[in-house]
Amino acid sequence: MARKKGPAQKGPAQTPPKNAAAPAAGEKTAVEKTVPALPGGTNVAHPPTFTEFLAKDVTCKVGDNVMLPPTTMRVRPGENVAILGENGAGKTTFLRVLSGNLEPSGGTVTRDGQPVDERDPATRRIISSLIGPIAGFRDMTIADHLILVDQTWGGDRGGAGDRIAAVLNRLDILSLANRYLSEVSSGQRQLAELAMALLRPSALLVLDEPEQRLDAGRRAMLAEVLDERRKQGSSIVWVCHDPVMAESVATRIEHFPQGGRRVSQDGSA
Ligand SMILES: Nc1ncnc2c1ncn2[C@@H]1O[C@H](COP(=O)(O)OP(=O)(O)OP(=O)(O)O)[C@@H](O)[C@H]1O
Repeated sequence: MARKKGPAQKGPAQTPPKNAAAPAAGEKTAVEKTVPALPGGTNVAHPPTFTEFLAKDVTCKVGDNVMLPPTTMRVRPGENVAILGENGAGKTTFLRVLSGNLEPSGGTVTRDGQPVDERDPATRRIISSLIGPIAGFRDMTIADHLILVDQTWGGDRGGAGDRIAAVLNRLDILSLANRYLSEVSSGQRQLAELAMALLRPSALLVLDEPEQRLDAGRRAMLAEVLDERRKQGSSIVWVCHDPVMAESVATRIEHFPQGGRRVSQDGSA
């Protein structure tokens, strides 16, 4: 199909036309006028915060197939909520609904009374999620991906190297920084994707089975990292198939039974 002709095909958007007047001090450049404001940054004066996420009676159906039976859960700052349950119980579907990636068939998800939608910059500023594998770029190294994430989320250029080295070092994959995603093992790739989710600022981490493909030692390391993150002020909601790991680090465990209505154990919903 022929692509519509437009300004984007005429050359790099950053190149101002010859003789174009430079923007006056304080005036937005052409790119800044076109590209929406970044959702957040590591160098913002006020880090992202929230008072509560509330998923109320959320359900998902496709035809007669119930992907998620009515579920209610409240998440507050500083909580680490681990969700356990059998295959097919709707755990991943719930994470997608909670993070505004999937619209529920019924019920609501709100953050401090506002609807949660991942396309909304206010939501993107608060939630960092890793639900399913990321596609990635074939010709970009792990470090390149991390630079992209860091700069997209407003990190200052000068500090990017240190931030990226720190997260890679914490996950014990600094030596893989210059590898391509296709050149690492499945467990190493899991850690690289976790690095991307951890690098950007957020107040709520939403992770689907982050322990998958990790050996026992690296699961223990991940538990420590999640605990550090919570102590730094972030909440975490994650699905886990390792009850021992969940017990070791979660402040609350939610069991998703097959079928049946679920109400958060915190009793407040
Ligand atoms: N796109 C889809 N269309 C229809 N049904 C789906 C779809 N995706 C998932 N399901 C169904 O929804 C239900 C919940 O799936 P979900 O992936 O949320 O389960 P889960 O608890 O995360 O399972 P697991 O532990 O195996 O990852 C399952 O019965 C699944 O077959």
